[in-house]
Amino acid sequence: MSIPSLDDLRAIGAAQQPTYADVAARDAAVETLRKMPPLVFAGECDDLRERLAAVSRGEAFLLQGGDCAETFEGVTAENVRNKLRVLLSMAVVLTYAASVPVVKVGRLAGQYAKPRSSDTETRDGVTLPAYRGDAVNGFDFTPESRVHDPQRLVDVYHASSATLNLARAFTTGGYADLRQMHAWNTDFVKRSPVGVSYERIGAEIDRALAFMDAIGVDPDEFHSVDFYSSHEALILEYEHALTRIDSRTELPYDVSGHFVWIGERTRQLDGAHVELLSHIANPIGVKLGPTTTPDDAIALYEKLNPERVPGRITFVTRFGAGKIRDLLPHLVEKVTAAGVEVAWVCDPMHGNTFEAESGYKTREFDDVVDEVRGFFEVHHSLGTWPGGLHVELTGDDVTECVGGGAKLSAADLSHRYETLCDPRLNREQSLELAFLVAEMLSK
Ligand SMILES: O=C[C@H](O)[C@H](O)COP(=O)(O)O
Ligand SMILES: C=C(OP(=O)(O)O)C(=O)O
Repeated sequence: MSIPSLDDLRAIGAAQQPTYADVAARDAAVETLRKMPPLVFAGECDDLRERLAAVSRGEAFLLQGGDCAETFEGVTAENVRNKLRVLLSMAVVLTYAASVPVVKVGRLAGQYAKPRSSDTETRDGVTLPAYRGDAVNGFDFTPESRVHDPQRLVDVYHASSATLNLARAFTTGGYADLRQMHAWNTDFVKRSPVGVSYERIGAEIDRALAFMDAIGVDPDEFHSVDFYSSHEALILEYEHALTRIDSRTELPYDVSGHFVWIGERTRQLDGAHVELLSHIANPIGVKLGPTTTPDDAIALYEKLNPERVPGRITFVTRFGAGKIRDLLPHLVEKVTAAGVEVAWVCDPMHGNTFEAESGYKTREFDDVVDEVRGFFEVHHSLGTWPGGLHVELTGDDVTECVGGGAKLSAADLSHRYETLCDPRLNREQSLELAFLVAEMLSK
């Protein structure tokens, strides 16, 4: 299978792309990237696709989470460990409380480019290009920093490589061992009600592990976890340069991440993003907002997966708590009736963003939970499988979303608001969400 050239894709037209003034520098960055080794292996992408096929069949649950926008500065051992820690803790809660295998995917090691509502940002009468993620420009509000710089694409590769290296070490080198689950959250269990629930599950797991040990199950079974990377495939230059032909299958894979998705703003059926991703063999996601018609979704599926490969397509719905119960049933019903089998996943973040009076972009924890509840209700009533959760979260104790057990208020937002784009759930809110979802799953 051949893939279209970058020029072909540009000619098709792509939304949300950087504008590089220096075309020679852009082409040089692409050439540099083309020579780089793969960040992930095609066989790993195949493994994930098979796991997502199990999600589509209702045999597993997807947990996908991480930063809204990763930053180069955030590539530290502590930061990556904290994100993994919260994802692993959530996965343990979901697996144990709901007895369902959980497929673990980070929004990590590549989530550096952001689609924006506006091309510009104005502060105190000064208008500059909007921040589009570290892949494109800098966050500082100066003309120099906001220039779209293609060298940043090469920096994304190195940052992703370092992050993946850490993630692989943490998930296979002992840190993720189930017997360590108490150690992941010792600081936290003492000061939070959700921490106490976590410890209770931990004690039950200890008993189960002791039992398995007694009957001779190999303890190494619990030593590591399978963990995958994902990001929005937004910048054509980057994704195209990292698309390679796999020597085993002779098929193109985007080796920038195991799973890549097409965003709500770039899912045009005749657009360059859908065209490029229709040629790669990775499992892919498509974000679907409240204006998506069943015909749109079915046409996207047909174009992206004409051979109907199981596990290839994940539909991530992000309707908002107020709309999901009205709009999702029609979509799921028609798509299912068309014989299309996908993993249905809920992103309860992107339809629930609002601006607090102080100007901070935020989300209400109760709205996030309500959208997930609506997602489960709709799937239960249709007899389809609520296949997963896609969340923006961080392992740190930030104050970006309001509500949750600690009852963060709008006044608290300024204490530790660190995201460069959209607000994320903090560690406590993430774990709280995992307990609530586990309850929904186990019903
Ligand atoms: O994360 C998603 C988008 O990039 C984000 O919601 C866009 O935010 P904006 O409306 O502030 O541009
Ligand atoms: C931009 C994003 O979401 P959406 O495409 O759903 O708006 C995102 O998940 O970062």
